[in-house]
Amino acid sequence: MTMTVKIDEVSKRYGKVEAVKNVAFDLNVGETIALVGHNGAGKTTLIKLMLGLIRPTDGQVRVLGEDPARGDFEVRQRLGYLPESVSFHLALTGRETLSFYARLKRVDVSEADMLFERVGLTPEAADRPVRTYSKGMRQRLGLAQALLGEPRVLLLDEPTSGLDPALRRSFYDLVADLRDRGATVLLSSHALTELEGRADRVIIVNRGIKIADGTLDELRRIARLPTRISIRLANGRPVPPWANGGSRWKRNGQTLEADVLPEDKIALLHDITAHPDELADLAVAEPTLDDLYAHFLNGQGKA
Ligand SMILES: Nc1ncnc2c1ncn2[C@@H]1O[C@H](COP(=O)(O)OP(=O)(O)OP(=O)(O)O)[C@@H](O)[C@H]1O
Repeated sequence: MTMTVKIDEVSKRYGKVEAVKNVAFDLNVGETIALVGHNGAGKTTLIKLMLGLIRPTDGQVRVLGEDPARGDFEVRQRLGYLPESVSFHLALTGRETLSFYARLKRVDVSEADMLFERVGLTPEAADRPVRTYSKGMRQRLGLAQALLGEPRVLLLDEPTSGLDPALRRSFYDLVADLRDRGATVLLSSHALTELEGRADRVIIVNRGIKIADGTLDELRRIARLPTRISIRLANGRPVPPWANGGSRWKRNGQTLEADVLPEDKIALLHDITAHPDELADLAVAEPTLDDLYAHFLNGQGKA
């Protein structure tokens, strides 16, 4: 893997507040990373450090091999950023806004035109003043601005807030496309459910400290949270022997539920599926990102 961002034992203090404490991680080419944590956990501070807007109190930040705080144009040009609250000049049209940013990034203005299509803003919308835009349209314009110059590293702060479900889906399609083209995409978000299956890796921060870092599968292995297996018996079937006697199964209406540890899961599924005629339905629910987040935040595990 080729590294694009290196956070090397970084701390950042604002006066007495230690916003980031000894955090270390690398981000790689073609990786989508979710950066999650409560309000005030240090996510925006980490993003500002990667953007070079602030300098670390201790440690080193490298983006595309350079110190982003030095402000090298080549690095800034390959770095895209969507802030949490996008705010544009309301009197300018979308097209004028994007042309302005294209000039700042020294990107061909014709690329800006193509980006409208990519983020789903019609030519008619592009020629209207931003004042007339809905929150979702402003967010799309913000994303188009972040995509100028085909960035190698994209930092997106709460990118889907204000987007309806259809727009969220098309936004994540866009992120997948960027990742396939080799971009590193960092999503800072509270929307844990929608990040499942969309982020390759999750970094959890709490009070400035990194408390977990890995793929969902890796975090599940470390957390050893149980998988919930639910079955519904076929009409008139008695409770089968493998579900009898053990305290593992709980009845929930017509459904029997068991929480099993990772090492017992396959054996139990084997028992259950050995007699398919006994079953009307079977569901297996792995711990969600919400469950893992709560687990690591409760200090029960460290990754
Ligand atoms: N410029 C600043 N001066 C002083 N304290 C700051 C400054 N910026 C952030 N902080 C403090 O640093 C800590 C981390 O803040 P940060 O904005 O990085 O958190 P966050 O995870 O992005 O939160 P949110 O999800 O609310 O955006 C908080 O305690 C915050 O109050």
